[in-house]
Amino acid sequence: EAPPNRRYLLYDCNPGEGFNLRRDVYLRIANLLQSIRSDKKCKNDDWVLVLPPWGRIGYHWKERGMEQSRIKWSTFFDVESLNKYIPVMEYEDYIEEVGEPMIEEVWYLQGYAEGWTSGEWVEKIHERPCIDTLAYESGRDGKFRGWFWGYEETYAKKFKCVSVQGMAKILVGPLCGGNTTAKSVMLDRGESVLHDMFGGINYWKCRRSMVFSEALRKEADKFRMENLDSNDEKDKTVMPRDWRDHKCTEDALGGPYIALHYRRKDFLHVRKEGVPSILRVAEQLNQLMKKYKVKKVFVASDGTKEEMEELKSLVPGMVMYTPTKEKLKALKMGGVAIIDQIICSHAKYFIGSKESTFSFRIQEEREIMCFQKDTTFNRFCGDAETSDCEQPTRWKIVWKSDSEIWD
Ligand SMILES: C[C@@H]1O[C@H](OP(=O)(O)OP(=O)(O)OC[C@H]2O[C@@H](n3cnc4c(=O)[nH]c(N)nc43)[C@H](O)[C@@H]2O)[C@@H](O)[C@H](O)[C@@H]1O
Repeated sequence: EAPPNRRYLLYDCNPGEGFNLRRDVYLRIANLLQSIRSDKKCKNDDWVLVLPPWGRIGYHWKERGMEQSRIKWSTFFDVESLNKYIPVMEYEDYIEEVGEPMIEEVWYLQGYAEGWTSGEWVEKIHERPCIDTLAYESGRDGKFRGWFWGYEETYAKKFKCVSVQGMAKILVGPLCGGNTTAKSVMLDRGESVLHDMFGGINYWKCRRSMVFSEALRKEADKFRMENLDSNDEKDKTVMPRDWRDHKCTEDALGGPYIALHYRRKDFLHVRKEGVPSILRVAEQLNQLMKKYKVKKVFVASDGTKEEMEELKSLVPGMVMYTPTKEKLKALKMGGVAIIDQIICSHAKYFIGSKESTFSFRIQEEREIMCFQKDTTFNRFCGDAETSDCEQPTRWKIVWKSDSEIWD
């Protein structure tokens, strides 16, 4: 039974956004919910965030014969840990609580048709006519239908387009004041709003709450133990059950291997200059293995089987996580991606791919686990770049805000 003052915030992203950018959008919307809950105007409402089921992610998750929609967050994340930051619930629990697959209002976030007129960036938000072709259509019954994560019965009662330019917080006023009394509001194109404070205290608190599901952590740990002689005690990466109890008291050591996230596929075209050739990668991996005195290198990649075989022939110590067909079906693409990320994040030394959100999430994971920055913010240079090419930005973890000193 829901309390009578319960209100629900739902959201979704542009279908083209990949898995790891979506994880970033979660932080923005979760912190919006946090702001709503602490706003005086909303003090009588009990807002919760409804987690948008995973699936149909860009073209990345279109594996034949695999069910990849209506995936619960608990498949990938520990929902109890998320709940320690803000109240969240799965979409199916929402339907059950509300009693029907219905969302009162959908706000489709968009930019301004006229662009930036003043030439100056100002924060603003207005209800406006829709710019794009409508992603939602109303039938004769007056119900709006569109993509609701593969839940075909779901409909919305109202639909509107909202032009917005600003941080997520800009939505607090409209959601929690005069503009709507709807009990459930879904923000589509959630990626349209920016972080209130990228890399600030709430960014990191929320990020730390995104603990992976126990099943995935266990699977990754088993692989580390069996193939890489790595475990949390030895590696100094033991994490408390409750992420709120975690602090960095000493540096993490990591397992006796180095790890590489080698993004290929579309990056070979869209980020061409930043992707080193297999030959270059092999050379540098062999050097790094000597430098760090390890015999193994773990490689996570979306490259083809042939590409990885070629790399392996040049780097005999290379290890990959390759689940059987059966296992892949159970873990899904997202589960395998996370296992790859967990293994990469526990390495003694990590090298990522230029401008890949997949690599960024690994770097954050390592920040959370207290690795030295030099072991985390690295990438290989593309063949045509100079060997002192720009390295990834060091987004350092923040543990306390200034105001918290007074708490
Ligand atoms: C150019 C842009 O790049 C963005 O990618 P980028 O930030 O790397 O990172 P993601 O948004 O995670 O998208 C990459 C997808 O490719 C797969 N993938 C990539 N690397 C690996 C890996 O090492 N292991 C496993 N298991 N899977 C991997 C995975 O399914 C992931 O969801 C895309 O999200 C955008 O759609 C666009 O393509």
